[in-house]
Amino acid sequence: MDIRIESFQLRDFRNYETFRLDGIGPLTIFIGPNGIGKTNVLEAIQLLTATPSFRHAHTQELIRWDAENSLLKAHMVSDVRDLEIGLAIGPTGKTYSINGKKHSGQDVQTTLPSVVFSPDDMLLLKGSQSYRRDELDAVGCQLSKNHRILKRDYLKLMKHKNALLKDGVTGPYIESVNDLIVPTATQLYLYRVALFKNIAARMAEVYATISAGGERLEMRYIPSWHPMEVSKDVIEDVPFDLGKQEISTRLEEALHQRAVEEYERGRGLVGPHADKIMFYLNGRNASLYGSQGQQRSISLAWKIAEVGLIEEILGQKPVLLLDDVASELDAARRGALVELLHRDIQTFITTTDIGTFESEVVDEASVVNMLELRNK
Ligand SMILES: Nc1ncnc2c1ncn2[C@@H]1O[C@H](COP(=O)(O)OP(=O)(O)OP(=O)(O)O)[C@@H](O)[C@H]1O
Repeated sequence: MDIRIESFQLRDFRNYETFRLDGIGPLTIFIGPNGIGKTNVLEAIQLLTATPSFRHAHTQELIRWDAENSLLKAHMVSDVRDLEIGLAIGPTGKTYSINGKKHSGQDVQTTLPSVVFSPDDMLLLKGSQSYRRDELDAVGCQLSKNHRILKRDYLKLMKHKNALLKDGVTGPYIESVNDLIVPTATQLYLYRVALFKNIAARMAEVYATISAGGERLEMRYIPSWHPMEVSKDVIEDVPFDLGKQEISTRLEEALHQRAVEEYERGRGLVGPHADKIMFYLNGRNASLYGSQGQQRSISLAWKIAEVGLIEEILGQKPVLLLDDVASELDAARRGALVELLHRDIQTFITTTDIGTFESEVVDEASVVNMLELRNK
């Protein structure tokens, strides 16, 4: 029943005047030297699933230099559906279509979700807390319209509050904005925590497989209203299973307690935009103490968990896009990836070196040599 990409074509996208791939199977490996355009193809596929570019690119950057607009098309099929997804990219933005009729990106997003794993995913461990929150929200937004709406509404309210604080507004006016913020912040927290619990449990399992049970991965979601200073080094317990009423009371209290600090600093300090996500290996902060390989395994576990979560909640396997990651993984972690591929997830991989893949993977794949294609 799962929908999958049967073919796609690009016109004036990134470095491609035209690019076309037909008869796409479960596993495609794009091989070629640096800079040939492998990642550009993955980016195009991701855009056709209507998730924002993992490179966070502006519209203009997507259009081939010297061209005025780009056109992307994918033919997606399942046992019961046959869809042509179109994406026109112009100077003013993106327009999606399904079978020739204009549709919102959200309509397209629910057709075929996607999960990308790229070298940038190391930022999950090494990057800022806002990167982690955004990653969690990105999963939530793919899975639930409510999550999308809550996030959008919360950001709008915080923008308003921060503008007022910046202008030196204090007292009852800020309190009345807080009254508007608390219900949305509480809901967003609840959505995030439910998602977080699910993803953390899956990640712990995946990580145990990757590290052959040698290390224990645990995670914590620490709300900004948590009253105690949380250690940066070792794991601590943070209240998790609080009811809606209790959460909004704690938020209100924290907003009240830190009001003067917010006035002085000219920005909101309490709310989901300031919550933290922490990763621990055997009880120690993995961002501070984890090795490169351990950190990479955690980010890989996140992606594998995300695939399972999407499959469970949406009842549709996502398409998996792996950008140049095989070379950065050791044999055990590559093994975990192969395990994932065997679960019949349509997968696209880029690599500069086909030798990084075991022959059993290459034998099953359709290998696209980008250099040969360019020189044709
Ligand atoms: N809007 C654009 N118009 C034309 N060319 C572009 C545009 N954006 C990027 N490029 C070109 O695309 C190429 C990079 O493509 P891409 O990132 O897909 O390479 P890659 O094969 O993944 O390389 P690597 O192995 O180094 O990651 C560069 O040569 C760049 O100049």
